[in-house]
Amino acid sequence: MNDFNFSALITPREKPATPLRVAVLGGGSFGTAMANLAARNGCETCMWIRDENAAKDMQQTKRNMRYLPDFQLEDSLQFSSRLEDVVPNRDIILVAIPSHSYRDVLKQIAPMISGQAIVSLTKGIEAETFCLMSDIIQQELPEVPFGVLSGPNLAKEIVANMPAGTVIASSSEALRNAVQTALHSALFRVFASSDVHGVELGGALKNIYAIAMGMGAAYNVGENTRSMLLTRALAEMSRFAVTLGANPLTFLGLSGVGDLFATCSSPLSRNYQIGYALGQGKNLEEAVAALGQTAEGINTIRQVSAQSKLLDVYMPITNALYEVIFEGKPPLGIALSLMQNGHRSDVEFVLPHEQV
Ligand SMILES: NC(=O)C1=CN([C@@H]2O[C@H](COP(=O)(O)OP(=O)(O)OC[C@H]3O[C@@H](n4cnc5c(N)ncnc54)[C@H](O)[C@@H]3O)[C@@H](O)[C@H]2O)C=CC1
Ligand SMILES: O=C(CO)COP(=O)(O)O
Repeated sequence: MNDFNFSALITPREKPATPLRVAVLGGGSFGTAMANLAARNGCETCMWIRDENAAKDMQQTKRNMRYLPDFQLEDSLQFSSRLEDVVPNRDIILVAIPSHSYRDVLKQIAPMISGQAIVSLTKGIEAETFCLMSDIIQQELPEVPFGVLSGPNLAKEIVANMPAGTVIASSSEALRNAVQTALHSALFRVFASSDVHGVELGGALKNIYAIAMGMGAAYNVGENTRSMLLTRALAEMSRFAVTLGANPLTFLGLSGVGDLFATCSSPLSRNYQIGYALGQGKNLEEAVAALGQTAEGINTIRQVSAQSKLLDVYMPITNALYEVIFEGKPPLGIALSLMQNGHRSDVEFVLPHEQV
């Protein structure tokens, strides 16, 4: 079978008369993928990479040798290790910093903010505070317009020009339009939403279930089992998000079922890879060390398991993973006890659990 060459669809765009000025903070795979799209769309785009040598090397070679070595990036894309060169005088700042360092980076840029909009690309939850990235933005940069971008967006597929879609969620229509102008193209469709927490929770929570699916793959489970796990994951994550005020219908969209499907099916997902390594008998430290990249799901399991108990939300899959990963319980015994749980409603927004 021939592969369809989607790269042939790319036609060079004329630089707009007043191009959007975009900053991308974080030099990992996803920040690079989005920066490359913005540069290709004619935006004046500069990435902040904290390591000076890496930034110099990327400026010279237009390649991200650590995270995406096989891909040549747009010639117009700029790189710097100095926040002062990257943040002031921008229209949009895309933040692709892992959740553990997100607040720290926002504190560093706070004195340089004067009218820029902030868009989070990060799919995680802050340890200890249980803040989502949009909460951190509001705490550290009050008054700044903000949004979150989330969807089935495996970075390597995007830089390989494979078509994809995503969601920009914000209460500001102007911000949503600006992000669509910066990133939307024939290869990357940017859909809009106003449910910021729903979109953000979809991206963060699915990492939990990607770990479960990776473990399932290591145990060679059947398609029926994968399907059940994926669908019950969707039930569990939407139940949790609705408790936090999200709209359950958001989970029918790209940032919900879309991202859940992509991440739970793809060995490109770092969370799936962690689950696979655990299923093969590696311990958590070995699995994380072998990955060498961000896998937000490990911290997310910890946070969501604790919150589900505090909020009294039924989260059997998350809590089962917590017991396996952090309490050393045997995976097969835990899987069996999940199967032995009592009768439940299929879709509890249709038939409430209490009526089963
Ligand atoms: N890679 C992917 O396919 C996607 C990733 N995401 C999300 O984007 C976020 C970032 O992920 P990736 O870029 O893939 O991670 P990555 O592991 O590829 O890179 C993380 C980057 O953040 C930098 N970094 C870490 N701590 C920092 C600090 N204190 N100050 C400055 N820079 C720091 C690292 O040096 C590295 O360049 C994560 O929350 C992830 O869930 C979202 C969609 C897709
Ligand atoms: O969020 C992602 C794809 O949408 C990437 O998932 P991983 O962080 O598991 O690689």
